[in-house]
Amino acid sequence: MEEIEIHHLILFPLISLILIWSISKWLSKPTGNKNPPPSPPKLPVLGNLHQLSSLPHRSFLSLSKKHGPLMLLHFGRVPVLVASSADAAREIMKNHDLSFADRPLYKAHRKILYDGRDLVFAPYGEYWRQAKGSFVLKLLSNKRVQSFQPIREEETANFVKKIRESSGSSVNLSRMFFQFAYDGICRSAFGRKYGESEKGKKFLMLVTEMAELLGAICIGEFIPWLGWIDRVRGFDERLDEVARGLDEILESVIDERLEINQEESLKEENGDDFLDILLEIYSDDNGGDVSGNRDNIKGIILDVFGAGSDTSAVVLEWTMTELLRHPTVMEKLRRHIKEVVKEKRDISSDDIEKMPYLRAVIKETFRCHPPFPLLLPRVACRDVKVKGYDVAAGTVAMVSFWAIGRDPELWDEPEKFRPERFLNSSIDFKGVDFELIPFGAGRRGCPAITYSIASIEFLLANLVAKFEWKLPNVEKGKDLDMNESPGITAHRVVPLHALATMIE
Ligand code: HEM
Repeated sequence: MEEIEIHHLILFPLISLILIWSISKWLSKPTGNKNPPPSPPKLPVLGNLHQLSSLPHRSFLSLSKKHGPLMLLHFGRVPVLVASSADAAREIMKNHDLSFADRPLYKAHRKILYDGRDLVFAPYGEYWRQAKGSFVLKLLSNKRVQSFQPIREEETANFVKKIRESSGSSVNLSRMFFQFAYDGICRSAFGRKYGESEKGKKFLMLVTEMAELLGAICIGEFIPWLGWIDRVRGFDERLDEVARGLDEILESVIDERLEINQEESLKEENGDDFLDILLEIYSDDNGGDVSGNRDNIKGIILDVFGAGSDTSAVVLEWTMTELLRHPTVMEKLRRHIKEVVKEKRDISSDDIEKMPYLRAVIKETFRCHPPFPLLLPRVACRDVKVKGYDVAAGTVAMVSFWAIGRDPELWDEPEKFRPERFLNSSIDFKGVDFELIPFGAGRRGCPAITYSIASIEFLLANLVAKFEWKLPNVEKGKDLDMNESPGITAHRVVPLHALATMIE
C-alpha cells in the first residue's frame, strides 16, 4: 500500500510536468509565418509576458532598442506586433489601415461593453460604420461642439471660483481636473451633473473601476488554461459586479429620459444632449421604439465616459505639471494669453483660436506624456505584409506613441519640455503627421479631438492668465515625481498639488 502511495507521489508530478511541457511546446511552436518580424526570445507558455513590467510602454521601448521599430512579441498564445517609430505607425494606421481596422475584444469588453456593441471596441463592420458616422456627424459635429461652449464656460468659471476660494492653500489639482472632465462629460451626455446624488457618486465610482478593468491584464485571455486564476483572484466577480451596476444605472437614466421626452414641454427644456441624440438615432428604424437598441445606446454612453473623462484630466494634469516645472514657459504663456485678451476680463473661445503658443504647449505635453502611451490596440483581420514582414490574421497591433515621442531621430533633445519646437512647424495631432498621434489615426482614429481640445485649452488659458502658480513648500528645491501610473491611461503616480494666488 505504502509503495503504491510513494509511486503516486512521484508519478503524478512527473506526468504533470511532461504534460505542461508538451502543451507549452505545442502552444509556442512557430506560427508558420515565412518571414515574421524580429522577436526577442520567448519562454514556453508565457511567451514574452515575463519581459513586461507594470508599465508595458517602457518595457516595449527598451525591447525595441534591441529588436527594432517593428517587433513581434507573444503574450502567451497571442502574437502582438509592436510599432515604435512614426514610419512603422504609418504602415499600420495608414498604409494597412483596413487590415488593422479591428480591435481585440477581451472578456472585460464583452461583459461591460455589451459584447462590443459600443463604438470603441466594436468589431469592424456595418454596425461600427454606422455608429462612427453618427458619432462624427451627430454627437460631435463642429456645430455641436460649439453648442457646448456655454457648458465649458460655466464649468471653467466653477473651477476658477474654487481655486480663488482656496487661494494661498495647496489644492489637489489632479482630483479637481478629473472632476472637471467628468462633470463636463456628464453635462454633455445627460444634460446635467449627477455629482452629489447617490446615483452620481455610484456611477463615478463604477466608471473609475470600469477604466481599471478594461486596462487590466487578464491572464486567461492569453493562456486560456490559466483562466481559473482570474476567477480565484476575484477578477471575474468584479467584472460581473461592475457590469451589473453600470447597466442598472444606465437603464434607469434611459427610462427617466423616455418618460420626460413624452412630455413635450419638458423635452424642450432638456435640449439635445448625447442621450437625446442617441435615443433619436436608435429609434429611427423602429418608429420611436428603442427597446431593441438599448445595449448600443448604453455601450456608446460608456465609451463617452470611459474615453472622455480620464483622458482630458490626464492632459490637464501633465500640462500643469510641466508648467510648474518650467516657470519661464508658464510666464511666456501668460504674456501670450494677455497679449490676445488685452484688458478684457473674460477669455472667449475666439481668443483661444489666436493663441498658437497655448496649442504648442499642449502638443508638447502630448509628445512627452500621451494619455494613451500605446494608443488603443488594433487587430489584423487578415494576413498582411508589413514592411516586408509577414503578419498573421489575429495578431494584435500596438502602436507605441510613447516611443515615437522620445525618438531622437524625430525630435531634437526629446527629453526636454520645449513647446517652441512646435511654433514654426506644421506638425499637428489630427492623425496626418505620424510623429504626433495622441488621438490615433485612420479609420479607427478618435472622433473627439475638437471636443476634447476645446475644453482643455479653455480651462488652461483661464488658469494661467488668472493665477500665479507655485509648488507647495515641500516640493520646492526637489523635482516633482514624474512617474506615470500603470493602466490604460498614464496618470501621474503622485497627484499634483499646487498653490495659486489670484492675479489682480
Ligand atoms: C485628450 C482626450 C482624448 C485622447 C488623447 C483620445 C485618444 C484616443 C485614441 C488614441 C483612440 C484610438 C485611436 C486609434 O485606434 O487609432 C481613441 C478612440 C476613440 N475615442 Fe478618443 N481620446 C480622447 C477623448 C475622447 C472623448 C472625449 C471621447 C468621447 C466623447 C472619445 C471617444 C473615442 C471613441 C468613440 C473612439 C473609438 C473610435 C473607433 O474605434 O472608431 N475620445 N481616442
